[in-house]
Amino acid sequence: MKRGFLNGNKVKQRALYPLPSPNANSNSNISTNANADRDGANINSQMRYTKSEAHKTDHSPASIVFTTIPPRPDPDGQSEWIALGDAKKRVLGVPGYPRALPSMDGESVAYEVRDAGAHEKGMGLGVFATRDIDAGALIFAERPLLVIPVNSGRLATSDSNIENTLAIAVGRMRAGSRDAFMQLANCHNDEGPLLGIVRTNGWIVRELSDEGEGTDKAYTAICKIAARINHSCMPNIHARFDLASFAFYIRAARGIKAGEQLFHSYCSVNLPLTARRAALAPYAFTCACHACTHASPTSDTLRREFATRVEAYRRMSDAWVGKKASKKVDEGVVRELEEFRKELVSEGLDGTRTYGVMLSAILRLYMNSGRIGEARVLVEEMRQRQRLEG
Ligand SMILES: C[S@@+](CC[C@H](N)C(=O)[O-])C[C@H]1O[C@@H](n2cnc3c(N)ncnc32)[C@H](O)[C@@H]1O
Repeated sequence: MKRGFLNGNKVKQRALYPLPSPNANSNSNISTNANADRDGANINSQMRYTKSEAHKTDHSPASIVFTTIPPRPDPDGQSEWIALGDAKKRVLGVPGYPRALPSMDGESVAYEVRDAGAHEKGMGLGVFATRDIDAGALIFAERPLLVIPVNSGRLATSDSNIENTLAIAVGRMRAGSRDAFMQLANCHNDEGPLLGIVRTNGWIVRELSDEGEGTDKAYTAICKIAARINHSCMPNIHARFDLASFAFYIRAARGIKAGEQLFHSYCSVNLPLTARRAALAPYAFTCACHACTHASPTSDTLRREFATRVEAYRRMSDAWVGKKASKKVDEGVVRELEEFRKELVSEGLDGTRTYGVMLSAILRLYMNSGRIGEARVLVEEMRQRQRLEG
């Protein structure tokens, strides 16, 4: 899951939105009919706020809606959401909404948040496995504290700035959530205490936008626990947002040992070192993961090309099974794919979806060449990884 933050569309600090002071714990919607589908600078300054029933969903396409999901206090927590237009209607219409977060089936808690310590100097807090975790297993599920549009222009008007808009949403949080939010790391304090937290900790929620993350309708989410997960270019977790429970599901992308730190990648893993460094610059640290400290022209090429190469293997492997398999795969091809798999593992790319595709290509090859034992081992690995999609 790529991280995301507001495009710092700075607007001069001015008076707070002309709103009745936002109620903490309020479970109603506050919406404005501002001309908010325009660029921030052009938003009509005469914003009119209306308070409406928490279950109202027929907001006009131009509305900005401050809402709480789910609307009533919930053991799994509540998210404050600044939703655009009819986005809320879409979520409430998702089959199964509002789904409870999964219970961990009596399993002990698999993670802890603690100081990353001297070993991982300068990282601050991090999230660590407290027991061995199998690939694909759920580590935790979490409803975000706050979800807001990625495009900050949406949240600014000539009467108010982004910081003030965020203050409304944060002000609506329950005290415990608000405290947790305010304690999160902020490497952009110059941009404002709230916007800085958003920019440091936001995760793109692709699943919430029906138009993709590059559009105006994409959202970013700030979580209490997931926000403590540090970056590595060799990520070992996989995050997926489930609309019905309005929550992130964090799973092990490969087997994780007790005591290991959980990592996800704040930038695309397909990038060479210099591009990764550039993408990470806004987070104010230099990544010192194994892939960065051992980067070379070879590893840069691998990162740039592995997705294309795996796709080519996948297409090729189609001919290796079933009726299409007119002949046995050459031993050299078997070795080539096995070697490539090893390269992906040592570069730390075995936590990616693409690696799963690579496994299926190799499986086809094992089946073609009658390597039943090796095929069985691979099937088991793929079975575990399948949970990453669930
Ligand atoms: C989303 S926060 C992660 C949690 C944070 N460490 C904390 O204490 O809350 C992002 C910030 O953590 C730190 N960080 C994350 N990954 C890091 C890494 N690989 N090396 C050093 N610092 C890192 C940076 O300060 C970054 O701005």
